[in-house]
Amino acid sequence: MRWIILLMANNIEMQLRMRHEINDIIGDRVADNHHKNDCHYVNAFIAETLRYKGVFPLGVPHVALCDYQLDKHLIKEKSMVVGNLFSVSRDPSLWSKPDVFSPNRFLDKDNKYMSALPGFTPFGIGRRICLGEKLALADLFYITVRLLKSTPDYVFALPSGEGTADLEPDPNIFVINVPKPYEIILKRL
Ligand code: HEM
Repeated sequence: MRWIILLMANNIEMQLRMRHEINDIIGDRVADNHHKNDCHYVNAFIAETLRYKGVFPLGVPHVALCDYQLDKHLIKEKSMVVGNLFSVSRDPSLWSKPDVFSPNRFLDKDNKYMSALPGFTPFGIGRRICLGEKLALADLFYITVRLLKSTPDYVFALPSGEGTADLEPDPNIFVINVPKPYEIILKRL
């Protein structure tokens, strides 16, 4: 959520697009799972945040149960294996302009959310993929919607203005990737 709020404040046009979508699709009602399926841009913004600023850049370490030949590399039994999820999320052969934050990459030509793009790996891959993926995505959706719905006449903004966010991760926190502490102001529309 910390990256989502920071990136919303750093990209006001995207934030307004989410606000409009939420107004159109959900309006005054309490958000539910049907709305979640229909809020394509909100889902795309959340997915792009997870791609661009994945929480676990190196996933969770694993141990090889036996010797395994991976292309030219022999992975010896009991070796620690770390998947570089960050590198997959920024691989130019999988993502165009991977260092640019662009939720539109998760929308098809009809502006529908595409959930399973190759290279979307913030939750890991394979048999040990995150068990909480669906719950995490639902939580992020409902919290984002709640934040935007409860501030209809405002935008989340940075005191120093749009586009000025410090997007480097907090160097004092290891293993997980979180932003440095930041300030947000609510600006009247
Ligand atoms: C944005 C939120 C989350 C992210 C980015 C995330 C990411 C990850 C990643 C990268 C892994 C390692 C996958 C691998 O080893 O290949 C993992 C494992 C796991 N996650 Fe999450 N996770 C999130 C939220 C949650 C939540 C909400 C739960 C539970 C309610 C959860 C439960 C688990 C469990 C149990 C595993 C271990 C799965 C296994 O080893 O079989 N995660 N998660």
